[in-house]
Amino acid sequence: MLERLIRSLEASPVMKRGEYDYFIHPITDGVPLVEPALLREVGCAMVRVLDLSGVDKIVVCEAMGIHIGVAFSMMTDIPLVVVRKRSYNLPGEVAVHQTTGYSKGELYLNGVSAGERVVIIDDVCSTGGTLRALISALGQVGAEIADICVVISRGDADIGRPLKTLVRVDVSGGRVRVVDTCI
Ligand SMILES: O=P(O)(O)OC[C@H]1O[C@H](OP(=O)(O)OP(=O)(O)O)[C@H](O)[C@@H]1O
Ligand code: HPA
Repeated sequence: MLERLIRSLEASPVMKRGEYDYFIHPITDGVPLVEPALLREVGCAMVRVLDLSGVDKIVVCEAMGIHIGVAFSMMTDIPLVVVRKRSYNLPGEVAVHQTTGYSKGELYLNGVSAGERVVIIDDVCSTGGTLRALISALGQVGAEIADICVVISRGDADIGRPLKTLVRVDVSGGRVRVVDTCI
């Protein structure tokens, strides 16, 4: 059922960000454009894969978790929390450090309370730095993480918890190859 995702990933251009081989794809970058059918394919696959029992909130990270999170929230009717890269200084806001393969920054979590059950979804897991930061922030507020799913994994990052992935890719020689799919 992931034909559009697989086909489009294997056609992705790869560019250098420093030493990092960065693939460019509609789901991970929003460019050149996001086809509704691709977004639906990804959303439907996530609905099939994720454990949503008793889940209060969906947690995504700015920026490239947002379009996936919106699609998923509209399909499941579960509210969406966007972890931002700037502070709002609201009471209870939690700040954590994020490191990726090509960037460093701060993430700010608002809108999740102790005891709430959440799922985390994101576009990519590469070094795992972003997911580890989100897990840490949710731990600090006392939320329960029911499940975690990314659209694409590259590499074998350890995030300290089980991670569900729609497609696993290898990025080498200037190309993206899909090596595994979950459904
Ligand atoms: O596993 P990692 O090494 O952490 O990489 C994955 C993260 O990298 C990208 O986010 P980025 O912070 O580049 O921002 P963007 O979503 O605004 O593109 C992507 O959206 C993931 O959240
Ligand atoms: O190679 C990538 N492409 C798009 N987004 C990403 N986030 C981490 N790595 C990548």
